[in-house]
Amino acid sequence: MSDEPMRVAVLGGGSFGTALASIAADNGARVRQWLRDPDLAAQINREHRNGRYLPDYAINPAVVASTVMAEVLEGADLVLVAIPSKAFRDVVRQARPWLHAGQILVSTTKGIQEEGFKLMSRILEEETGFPHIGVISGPNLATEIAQKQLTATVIASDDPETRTRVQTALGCDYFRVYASNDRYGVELGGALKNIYAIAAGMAAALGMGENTRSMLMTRALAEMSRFAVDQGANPMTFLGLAGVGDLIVTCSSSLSRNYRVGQALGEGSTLDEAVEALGQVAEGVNTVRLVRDKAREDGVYMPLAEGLYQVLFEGVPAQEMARMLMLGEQSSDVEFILSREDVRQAHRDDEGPHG
Ligand SMILES: NC(=O)C1=CN([C@@H]2O[C@H](COP(=O)(O)OP(=O)(O)OC[C@H]3O[C@@H](n4cnc5c(N)ncnc54)[C@H](OP(=O)(O)O)[C@@H]3O)[C@@H](O)[C@H]2O)C=CC1
Ligand SMILES: O=C(CO)COP(=O)(O)O
Repeated sequence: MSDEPMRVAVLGGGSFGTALASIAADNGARVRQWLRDPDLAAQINREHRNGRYLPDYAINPAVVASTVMAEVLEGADLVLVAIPSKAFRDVVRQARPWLHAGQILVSTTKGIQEEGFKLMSRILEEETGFPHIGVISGPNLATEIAQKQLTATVIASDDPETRTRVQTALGCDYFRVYASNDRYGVELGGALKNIYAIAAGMAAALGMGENTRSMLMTRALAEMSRFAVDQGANPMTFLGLAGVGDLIVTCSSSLSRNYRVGQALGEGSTLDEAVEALGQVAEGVNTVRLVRDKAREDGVYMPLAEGLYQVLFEGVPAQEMARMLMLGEQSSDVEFILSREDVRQAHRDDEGPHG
């Protein structure tokens, strides 16, 4: 490998994009960051601060921000795309003229495109047709990364070069990068957990306790894994950082935007008010709708996603939904050991001809 510093481009000026840009610069890379807001770009270059998304964070001064795609992507070896799912494809299209097959292209975005139920790395693939594609996902609250709290993430790609280059670019003494070759599972985990983070924030605001949070998280994991199996992902991935790891952090912390939306709903805000007050994207609001529809279409049992959908979009009170879920059909704890159908059959047998 050459002694030249790696050249990293980050597309997006949000909190995670900014934290990753700064880590790469700390590791000696030449880093350029693209954002559409010229005032914010000027502030990053002048004050080495992102006043809108991470005001207290001292960005490595070597990070150069720009609103000009060509300047940011020129010569880049690694491109990290940190843009909300709704705008992801559009931004990749803007970047496309300066992308080439030798580059490593990585999504950091935990969301789903409505048309075709596509994850972001699929969009990278569709828009470029290039071979080095990956995703970063894991328990990664950007605010904590900015405080240099010890953190781990996952780079997932079936391309070993992508995994290795990202581990080199971003791994440091407070940010540890684990590798996976289950890109789809890792990416799906990051998107799905946002649903349950909203539910957990809501439960906390309604005064529900730690038993409840634990039940919610564990049943969420069962539901996520069930969906993953149906979609062809490896359910074992959900035992890792991008599954249970990310579920724990986002269901436990008001630093998560999805959790905060849930909290606001639990405190009595409408969905519109909660989203407006957040002022940033909480991907879970859209994801719950898409996953609920997909689960119905494919016949996957997802009572929590269905319940949250009804609370968010059909006006069912959260307490009433919680009661209905508690009184639902008794089921199996770990379905990979005892199937739901076996439990159901045992109940039918018990009711028997006399039942
Ligand atoms: N924040 C976090 O803690 C974590 C986030 N992630 C994931 O990483 C992704 C990036 O997160 P994060 O860095 O927080 O950023 P955000 O998701 O908050 O996105 C903000 C950035 O995207 C830009 N943007 C939004 N819409 C458009 C558009 N139509 N065209 C161009 N730019 C646009 C914003 O520009 P503007 O300011 O001008 O609107 C801003 O630069 C998210 O999707 C999230 O799922 C993953 C782990 C942690
Ligand atoms: O994904 C995250 C932490 O891993 C961030 O979650 P939010 O998008 O809810 O802030």
